Amino acid sequence: MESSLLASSQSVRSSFSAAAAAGTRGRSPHGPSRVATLAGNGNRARTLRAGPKDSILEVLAQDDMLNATELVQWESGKSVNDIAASQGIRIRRHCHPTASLEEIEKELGPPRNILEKIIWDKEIEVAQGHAKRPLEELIQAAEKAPPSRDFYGALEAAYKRNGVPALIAEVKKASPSRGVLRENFNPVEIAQAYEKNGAACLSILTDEKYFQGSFENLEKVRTSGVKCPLLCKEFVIDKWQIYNARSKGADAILLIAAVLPDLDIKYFLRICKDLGMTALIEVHDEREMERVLKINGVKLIGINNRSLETFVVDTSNTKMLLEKHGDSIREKGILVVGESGLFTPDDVAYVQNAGVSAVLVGESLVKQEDPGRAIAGLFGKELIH
Ligand SMILES: O=P(O)(O)OC[C@@H](O)[C@@H](O)c1c[nH]c2ccccc12
Repeated sequence: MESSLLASSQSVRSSFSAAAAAGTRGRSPHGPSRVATLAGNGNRARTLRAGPKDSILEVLAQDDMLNATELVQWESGKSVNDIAASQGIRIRRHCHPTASLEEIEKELGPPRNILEKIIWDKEIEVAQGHAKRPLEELIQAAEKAPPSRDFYGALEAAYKRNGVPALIAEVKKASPSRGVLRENFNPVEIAQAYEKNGAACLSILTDEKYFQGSFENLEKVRTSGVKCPLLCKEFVIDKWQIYNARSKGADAILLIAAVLPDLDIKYFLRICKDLGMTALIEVHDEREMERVLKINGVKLIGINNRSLETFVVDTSNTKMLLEKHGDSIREKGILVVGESGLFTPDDVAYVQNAGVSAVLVGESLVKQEDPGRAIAGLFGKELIH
């Protein structure tokens, strides 16, 4: 059943592990011995077969981003959901973007939680996006877009300058957990107010169905004269979305570890590097943190205090994960962003003491009459640019 879903999937074909599963399920084009040779040979990339999947492998292997286990998994033709589950990922993919949600539910049962539901809808949305605007066209558009701004550098500089965590201020109209946060919502006005009051970077929600965001908002903010680097806040499952974000002016993109198997994270990181974008890799628990810390090239990790599966918010999550992993994070020069549920200077101080250098804040700013002025309230002082 699942294999036919996978085989007919257009949207997942451009995600790496999904491409692997869809293309090779059931029968490996290379045998295990070949995998062993590849894994044990410094020049392994060169011995790979030519072809789109293999060229991805080649690039990742050259960057020292592949390990033997991943090659074996890829070669064995496991399904996307099997690979994901083996990494502790609970969110399943339906891989059937032309089906209705009713048909999908017949296969898999109802979505287990809100995040899974969002991802199932996203698979359909991305397939429709592909049909409207082919990837090749978007790649060209992304190449022509004005160069990206240094998201990571802006956070680092702001932290040094202000002595409090750098602010990524979120342009957020609504969320599934809180409903509409601001009725009279003007994304450009909010973005300008954030910038004027010392935000280092901005986060623009682009998901329409659950967050009432849009790519139009992202474009509008980008062309309004705002200079802060912009994070495209999306549920990324396919590289098409990354090129789309860049073509609309995003400088950074969110990658959610609860949704993406390691190989997808690696592949998407590689695309971000090519596009000059920063990837903010979001984790929520121990297992995700451990997975992400094993991936080369990760520079920015966000710890979400909110579970996207249950909506429970707990700022001690940041503290707990940094107590355990702070040393290796510092060793690797990774910058950590504390995300969600921050309302007061005490909240900010708490996550700063835990070890974050930046915070991502939406609700507590956007709900106030003047979201710009709310920044000084959140930090207990004015931020300088
Ligand atoms: O509004 P808050 O609680 O300040 O949270 C902002 C941000 O962390 C949150 O919007 C967020 C974090 N990770 C996400 C992933 C998808 C959608 C939204 C999010």
